[in-house]
Amino acid sequence: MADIEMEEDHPRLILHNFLTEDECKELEFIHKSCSTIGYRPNVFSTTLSHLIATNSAHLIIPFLPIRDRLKEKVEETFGCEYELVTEFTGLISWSRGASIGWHSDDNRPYLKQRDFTAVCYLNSYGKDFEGGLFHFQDGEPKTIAPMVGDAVIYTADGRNTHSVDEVTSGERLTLTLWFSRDSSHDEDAKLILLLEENVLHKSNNVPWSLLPLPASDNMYWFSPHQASNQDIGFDIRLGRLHALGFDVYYSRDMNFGSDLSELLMEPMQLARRDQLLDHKFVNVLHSLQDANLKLSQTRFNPARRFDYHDHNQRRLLRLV
Ligand SMILES: O=C(O)CCC(=O)C(=O)O
Ligand SMILES: [Fe+2]
Repeated sequence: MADIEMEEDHPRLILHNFLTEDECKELEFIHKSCSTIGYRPNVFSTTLSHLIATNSAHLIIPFLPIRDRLKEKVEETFGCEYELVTEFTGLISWSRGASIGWHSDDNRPYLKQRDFTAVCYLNSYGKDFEGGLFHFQDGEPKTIAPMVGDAVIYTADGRNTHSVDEVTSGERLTLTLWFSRDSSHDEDAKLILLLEENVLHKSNNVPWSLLPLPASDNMYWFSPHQASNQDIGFDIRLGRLHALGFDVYYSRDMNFGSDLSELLMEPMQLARRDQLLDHKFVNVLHSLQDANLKLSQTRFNPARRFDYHDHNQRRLLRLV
């Protein structure tokens, strides 16, 4: 998998095809559904704590095997088996105008616990975005063109000073992790505390206490070239439900001509192979949360176009 010998002065390694395209798509879906304003201009992020805080803790599940595989690889590569904890896991997207100058990842007093970095590329330079090349200041390799599934791992100290060129078009998406030898910086401890506060201690009497909060509407839309050529466009929440085998059903006539984002926040039910399922959901995100939980093993297929079917009393929203 590795294509270079590691230089002692600049301990780093590139791992080609570390993630499958399906894993990358699954993480991209989570990011499109859940991300929030990130740590730099034109950057959006989805951290595991953000997923818990927005009642989407179940979406942490796909991260876990990837995180463990990466930690093992970093430990094996840098000879520190069983010594590391994961300090941070997050999806980060860089849109046009985003960049970062020369830096090392432990370059602030409050970042000194970071020992190793892993960046996995979830989409590709030249296909999904332009610009956004990664450079190491010294040593080899010097420049990395992000390619879907590839990962780069390196020490977080001054031996691996690096930068990212400005993204000039499209969106560059990464899964970024930092690992620490200091077990007091284990992100799991913080996540479990958050889970306790946000999920386990919520009263069962409070209806919809686990309702996911919608992000801004444009987070759910595919860009025009990925969307259908139908007027109505393409919404990733519906795409996801469809990939899991569901259609969306409304118990009263809906005006499908109105704003789709508003429609998707209306109470609804799921239909499967023309069978209406009993459970009533508060909105489409709520149904998605449930469908994801039940079917978290189901593979994600890039979703197809959807269409309104008004033959069924204008109540069924179905993908075609
Ligand atoms: O996304 C990358 O390739 C690296 C990002 C980076 O340097 C950072 O987040 O510190
Ligand atoms: Fe960095």
